[in-house]
Amino acid sequence: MTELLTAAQMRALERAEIESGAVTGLALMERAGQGVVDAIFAQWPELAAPLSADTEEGAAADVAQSRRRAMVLCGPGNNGGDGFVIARMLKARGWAVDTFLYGDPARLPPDARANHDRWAAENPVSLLVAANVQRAPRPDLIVDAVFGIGLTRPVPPEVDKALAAGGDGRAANLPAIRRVAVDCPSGLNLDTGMVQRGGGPVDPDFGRWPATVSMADLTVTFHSPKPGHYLGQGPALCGVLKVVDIGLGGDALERGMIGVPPDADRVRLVEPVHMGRPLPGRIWPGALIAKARHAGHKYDHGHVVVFAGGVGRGGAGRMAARAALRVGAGLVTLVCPPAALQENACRLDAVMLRAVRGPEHLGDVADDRVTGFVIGPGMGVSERTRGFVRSVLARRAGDRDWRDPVVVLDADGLSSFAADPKSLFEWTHARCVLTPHDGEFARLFPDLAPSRRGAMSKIDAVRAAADRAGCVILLKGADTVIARPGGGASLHAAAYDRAAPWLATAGAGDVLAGLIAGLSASGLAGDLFNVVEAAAWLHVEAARSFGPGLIAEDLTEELPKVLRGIGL
Ligand SMILES: NC(=O)C1=CN([C@@H]2O[C@H](COP(=O)(O)OP(=O)(O)OC[C@H]3O[C@@H](n4cnc5c(N)ncnc54)[C@H](OP(=O)(O)O)[C@@H]3O)[C@@H](O)[C@H]2O)[C@@H](O)CC1
Ligand SMILES: Nc1ncnc2c1ncn2[C@@H]1O[C@H](COP(=O)(O)OP(=O)(O)O)[C@@H](O)[C@H]1O
Ligand SMILES: [K+]
Repeated sequence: MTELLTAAQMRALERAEIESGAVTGLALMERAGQGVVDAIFAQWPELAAPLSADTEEGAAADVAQSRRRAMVLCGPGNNGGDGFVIARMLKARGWAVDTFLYGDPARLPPDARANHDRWAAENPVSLLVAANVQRAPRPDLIVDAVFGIGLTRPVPPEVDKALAAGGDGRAANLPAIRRVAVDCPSGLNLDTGMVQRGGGPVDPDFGRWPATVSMADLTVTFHSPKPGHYLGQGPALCGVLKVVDIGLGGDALERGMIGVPPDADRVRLVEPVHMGRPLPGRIWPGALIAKARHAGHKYDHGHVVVFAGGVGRGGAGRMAARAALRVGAGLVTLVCPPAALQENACRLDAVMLRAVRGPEHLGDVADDRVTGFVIGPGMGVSERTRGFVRSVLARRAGDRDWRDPVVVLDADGLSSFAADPKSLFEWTHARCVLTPHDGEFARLFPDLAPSRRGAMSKIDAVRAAADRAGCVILLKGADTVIARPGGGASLHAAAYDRAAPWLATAGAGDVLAGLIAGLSASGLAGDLFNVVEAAAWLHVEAARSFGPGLIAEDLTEELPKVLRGIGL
């Protein structure tokens, strides 16, 4: 798993390395600039050659022979300092480079100042305003080095306009302009993945984004990715994300911790990667799939009970049940109101079926050997649902907490408590997993919803929610955040080369609830938090494996292929 560092953690790491005498800030800046330049030529090898009329691009540009040209937009901090290093390195490769600076050179921090002065001794630096940018010759490459991890407020309107003035390279009949962002497209907050608004009017052509951030084709960040590269608007704005090593040693402990929950103050990206290298799937997530250990009979792999809705509302429960069974639960029983028994009987074979009248009859259909419940999908918001939730949560194994049945609470099982979330949190315990989408999350934790939490990141919001509920919370989305009480958190990103837009389909969440229960209900299951991470990963793998046209039912049927693919 790759550790994601906040701006403060990145700064602390840099400071510690510099104070230890292992490296100077200037050397780090040089390596950062070099890393960006290397990434540019790796991404666009064609830029290594001069623009010539012999190439398609050159012919379009109507030039006989020309030097490649870059526009480097620099800001008032060290991100701008990286920009001046990049300008110098591109010039050394024969490029024509136009540089622009926002702010007063005399107020640049020392390392940035040194690189500015070195560049400015031989080259002009223009003020970063739209008019100057527009007047400059059309470049092959725009380097956005205005703001990085030091962004503290919305981008000022004049910088906004200047960032947009460079053109997006998509104009017809003109050669492409590639945009590379240093650390991040300026304006993106790397802790939250949000664009800090207030910098200018919303441009209708940009849809839900204000015209404050120019999307990058390539974003190059240093040492470790940051949460904002994966959260919220980050993936849509960053283009391709490249992480370059700048020789900051740092604490590799978290990266080594495969199979244990994250430390309280750390966040990790859920992926089969160990110390920066790909990890064979049979080690992760394979080690968290109990049946892969070739041991046990069906009762060792748990009995999951899934609640279904009434007549005509059973699909969600059936999909969750089938997912739980496919991913490895030994037995799965669907329980439904008596009126829906016939409908469900027509649709189920391997999944067992029982009718239950009300919460007081739960004991008739679920004995003490039930190790997992899924409750909520399709059930409807009602006192009946609340009653079932309470009776399921009351099932405890005395003082042996680790033997409490796992309870996956989703959909209406959550929304039924919107009027009084506290009455739910009195019952939730450490073996519960709440799997809300944004709307359900806002109903249970209104003060932590995006509209109310201000500058707090989605990660910190889910951490606070997990503390309040005393259980694991998985907040869904392309940026799924998982947190447990005490601060441990991870981020599962269906982004970049793991994008899974086809998952935005009705019922996909029901399948996820079933996967979590099916993996965690086994008597041989590992730590609950780790199992939830694995379920989130398998869910997206199934979507990616199936691809376009996916509907929720396909996820479960694709699972055997995914499990085989990871070497089980
Ligand atoms: N840390 C590392 O390990 C390494 C870091 N490196 C590089 O350094 C970058 C971080 O540098 P950084 O800390 O100087 O922050 P940066 O993003 O340049 O911005 C700070 C400046 O912007 C200003 N400012 C902020 N918001 C503003 C706004 N809306 N509108 C106007 N002004 C605003 C802010 O002003 P202030 O808030 O202080 O008034 C301050 O002057 C990092 O992203 C990476 O590229 C690499 O060289 C190698 C290793
Ligand atoms: N654009 C997307 N990219 C990746 N995953 C997504 C995307 N949109 C939704 N998902 C995932 O699909 C599932 C949808 O669940 P949910 O909103 O509960 O839908 P439903 O209630 O219809 O099952 C979640 O696991 C969520 O993370
Ligand atoms: K930047």
